[in-house]
Amino acid sequence: MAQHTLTPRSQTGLHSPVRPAHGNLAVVTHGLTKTFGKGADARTVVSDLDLAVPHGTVYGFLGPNGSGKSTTMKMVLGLLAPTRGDVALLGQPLTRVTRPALMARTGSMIEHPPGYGHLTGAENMRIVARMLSLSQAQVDRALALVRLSEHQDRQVRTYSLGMKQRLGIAMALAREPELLVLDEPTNGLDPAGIEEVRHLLVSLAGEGVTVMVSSHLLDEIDRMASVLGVLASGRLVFQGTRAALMERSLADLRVVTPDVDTLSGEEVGRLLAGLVAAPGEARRSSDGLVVPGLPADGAAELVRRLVAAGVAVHEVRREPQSLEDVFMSLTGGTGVL
Ligand SMILES: Nc1ncnc2c1ncn2[C@@H]1O[C@H](COP(=O)(O)OP(=O)(O)OP(=O)(O)O)[C@@H](O)[C@H]1O
Repeated sequence: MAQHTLTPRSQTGLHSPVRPAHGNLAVVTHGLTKTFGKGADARTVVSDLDLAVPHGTVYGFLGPNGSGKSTTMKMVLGLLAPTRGDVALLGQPLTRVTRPALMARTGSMIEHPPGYGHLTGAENMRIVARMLSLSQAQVDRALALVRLSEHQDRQVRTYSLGMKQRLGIAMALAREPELLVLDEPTNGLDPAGIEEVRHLLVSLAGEGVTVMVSSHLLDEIDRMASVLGVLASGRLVFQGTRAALMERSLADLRVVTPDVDTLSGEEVGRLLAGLVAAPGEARRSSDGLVVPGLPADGAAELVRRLVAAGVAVHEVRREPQSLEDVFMSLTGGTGVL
């Protein structure tokens, strides 16, 4: 993983030292597990997570609704005790003793945007500033970063959901954190709002802040995250770069043949027998057959069978595959996209 360095004059004005930790990892979990309830009612919603979030990156934590993202983030922040496993942040184990100092270096927004509706944005920020002993300059900078300066004297209950989300991000940012943990910060934002958050988080990562951000929408996170962790039913089904995720995918195989109309359903079934889990998923196109889930050796065998059956094979190629397709197959088709 590339070592990120801090640019002296940053775009956002935030400044945070990059400290080597766990081989350049800002968040590390081992076997992180959470079971709610006891006995017959026990339900494990997060199982054996080994997360590795590199310093200075935007780490996209993806998973369908209910897959355990919020539960995981709460454990990462020490808001919820794991049933099993451990967490290390910024190079130190997270314990009751280390937590206050680690949280002073960590900003977060979990589940709903915080803030009192009957107070103005500025008043809400003042509460945070008093709790964390922050300066007015830090508050002003955070509000400016999320473009709320000119709305700071309005009551928060008059804010749109997007503005409330941005105020929540400002609260998390005001302490100039080294680590930022944001649960679905783009929830409810319009495309322009999503673009703003994306730009902000990428800028922060560019100057060394580690950003762990969750979403159930691949689209929202794809263009900001350089590393992805994909959760499905409480299990980490993938962790790595976007490129590595694409490599994991098995793109559909397109067989171009003018003989497609002369092949009966039974013949297609025979050609694919034993090669794919469900031959019925192969479909006819105007120029041939499209076969999903066929690895390289299966593709070679299919070509042999086609030739042996006297089918004219004009071309065999892999279809382009979107990240959405990969995500859907990794999450068992339950991903919300
Ligand atoms: N305190 C709790 N007691 C019992 N079950 C819980 C508790 N908190 C969460 N759960 C369950 O754990 C599962 C995972 O929830 P979690 O909120 O972590 O998922 P998520 O991926 O963040 O989804 P969402 O985006 O919908 O919040 C859900 O089935 C939820 O109902």
